[in-house]
Amino acid sequence: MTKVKICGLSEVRHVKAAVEAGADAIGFVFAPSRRQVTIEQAKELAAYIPESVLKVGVFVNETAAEIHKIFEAVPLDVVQFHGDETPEFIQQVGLPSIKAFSIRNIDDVQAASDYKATPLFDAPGIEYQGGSGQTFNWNLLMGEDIQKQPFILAGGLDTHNVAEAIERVKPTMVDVSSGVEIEKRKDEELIRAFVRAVKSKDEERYA
Ligand SMILES: O=C(O)c1ccccc1NCC(=O)[C@H](O)[C@H](O)COP(=O)(O)O
Repeated sequence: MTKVKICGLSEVRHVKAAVEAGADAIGFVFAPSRRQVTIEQAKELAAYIPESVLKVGVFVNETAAEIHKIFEAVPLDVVQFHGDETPEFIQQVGLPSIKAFSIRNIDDVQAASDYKATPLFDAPGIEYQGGSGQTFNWNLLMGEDIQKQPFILAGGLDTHNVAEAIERVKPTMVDVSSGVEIEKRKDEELIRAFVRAVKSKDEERYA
């Protein structure tokens, strides 16, 4: 079954909506962004997330010391490295990891093979390193080497295109941020609709 990550949450009502809808992972952005949360906010939000749902901390070129400080303060499960972090740096941090790749061409996709972290393929950032709401050329992910490993598809997904994305790209997990926002704010009904769209696509695929 395709897992779902809802990213960039900063309000309790949106966390509750994601959990109740059946999201598998929730992302908190600690990097500079209009979606950035403080340690205190993340701690409060994490209290509404059951253990069965992964809590992911999103960082961009952050120091290992700061990441560890935040992991000690907030009960996070996974680090999402969304900058220019090297394989060596991620190994040095030593926490369960997702590594984001901005996809412009096949070389960007192949860069993932240098890393042990789960790859997240995203569109290049615009204002920030992620969360641009843009899609990229999904055909770049259809190679055999990518398809045989777990990977996350992000970038411009929404309730209208996620079924097609699952059908064509077959990711292990889909990740959404802008696609569940209205006027740059998360929307509970869009969060529910996105998770529903993923689940109904899976029901069709595995019927
Ligand atoms: O969401 C942000 O503001 C952000 C800022 C800096 C680094 C990463 C960021 N988001 C990471 C994500 O996991 C997003 O969900 C992913 O980039 C997809 O975003 P979208 O295209 O908006 O669905």
